[in-house]
Amino acid sequence: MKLGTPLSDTATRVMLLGAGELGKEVAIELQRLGVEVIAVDRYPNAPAMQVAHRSHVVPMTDPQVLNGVILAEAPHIIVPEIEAIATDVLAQVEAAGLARVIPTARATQLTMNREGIRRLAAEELGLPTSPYAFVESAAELAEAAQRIGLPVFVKPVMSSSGKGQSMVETLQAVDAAWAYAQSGGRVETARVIVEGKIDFDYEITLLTVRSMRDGQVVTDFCEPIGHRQERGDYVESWQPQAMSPAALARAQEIAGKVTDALGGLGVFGVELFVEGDEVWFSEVSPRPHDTGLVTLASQRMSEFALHARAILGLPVDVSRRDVAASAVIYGGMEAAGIAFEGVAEALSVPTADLRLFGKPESYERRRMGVALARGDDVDQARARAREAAGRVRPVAG
Ligand SMILES: Nc1ncnc2c1ncn2[C@@H]1O[C@H](COP(=O)(O)OP(=O)(O)OP(=O)(O)O)[C@@H](O)[C@H]1O
Ligand SMILES: NCC(=O)N[C@@H]1O[C@H](COP(=O)([O-])[O-])[C@@H](O)[C@H]1O
Ligand SMILES: [Mg+2]
Repeated sequence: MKLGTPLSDTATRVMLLGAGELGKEVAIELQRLGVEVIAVDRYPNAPAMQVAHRSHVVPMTDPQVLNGVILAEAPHIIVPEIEAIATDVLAQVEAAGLARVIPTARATQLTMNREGIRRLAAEELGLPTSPYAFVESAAELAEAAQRIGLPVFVKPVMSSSGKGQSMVETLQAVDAAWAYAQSGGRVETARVIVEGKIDFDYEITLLTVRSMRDGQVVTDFCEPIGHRQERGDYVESWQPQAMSPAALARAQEIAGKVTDALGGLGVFGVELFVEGDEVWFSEVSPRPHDTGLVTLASQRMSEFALHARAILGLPVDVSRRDVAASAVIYGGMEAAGIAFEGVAEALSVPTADLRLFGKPESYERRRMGVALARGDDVDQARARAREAAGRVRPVAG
């Protein structure tokens, strides 16, 4: 693939649909290759907008508005960065040959809704998953929870980062879980997935990259990333996660099947639960994954560099260089234009590095930054990343 000069007739234009912290790093990697970057999101001054050539603030779930922005900018490549997009528009754009959609329009349609990807994985591909049901009322939820067996996880079919998600341990908690799911989705829909709880030893993200090598699409697996979640949102991650050879082989087999079925080029974050040598598929992001922020410190090419290269048809190297960890920095308050104290102290932790995303508004549980650190082993890297994150103190501006 030929790369042009940004802001000229030869420009290679990439449009990011979603301009959060993950898109910001992808935008930086694209900028380094001289790609013209257009960032789109629902609010102004989103992280990736701050490093893009241009940006647009639009409701990306509105098909007409989204179509209008795409036609006006005529990007060569469209890179969905969040789930909440009018994906039918992407399918039309792809079918008309107007732009390439990453990884494919169908993949974004299947993964924007938990029902699409779950039915593909469990029913078409026959992969092991938690037992599940889709329900549309509190009464149906109670019935499904009893049938599957408590505890169950309840999630809006369209949501991410744990929004609207809760674990139901008693039937008394069903109504609250239903109400919470209704409030937390990224898109208006009453549909909810109910999942039986998998008692895993640990969970991983297996970053899986589909890229071009010698004219062929090849699949590479990054080393497994371990992570810890609270309330459905990741709080720390590390690479590598130690796994038995059998579990790793199974994880790669499952990730290979899912990503082959989704197709296209780019990074996928395949989320898996592991108990002993047994592996369950949970879900997949057809894009870089939040837990993969650790690769900014651990790999020769971060997941963002890998995504940028892969989508441009360029070769990738998924090798790990260091043992590293990431720890999330939350806003801890509702305020606009917050400030961060303790940055020097945080960066005094050996090997520590920071990403402060520059989100214009903070909420209590909004991810505003991340601390990264390396170590001789995972325990040391985790301790350092946690220490560095803890030293950063968000304060009202
Ligand atoms: N069926 C389950 N059994 C056990 N744990 C689960 C189950 N479903 C979810 N969890 C826990 O909750 C976490 C978040 O779930 P999930 O990945 O489905 O939510 P999400 O909103 O898509 O989050 P993200 O967008 O950050 O990936 C999982 O990583 C896991 O720790
Ligand atoms: N698990 C998916 C994920 O982490 N997505 C990342 O969070 C942003 C939204 O953050 P916000 O809710 O703070 O606007 C998204 O734009 C993406 O970068
Ligand atoms: Mg997840």
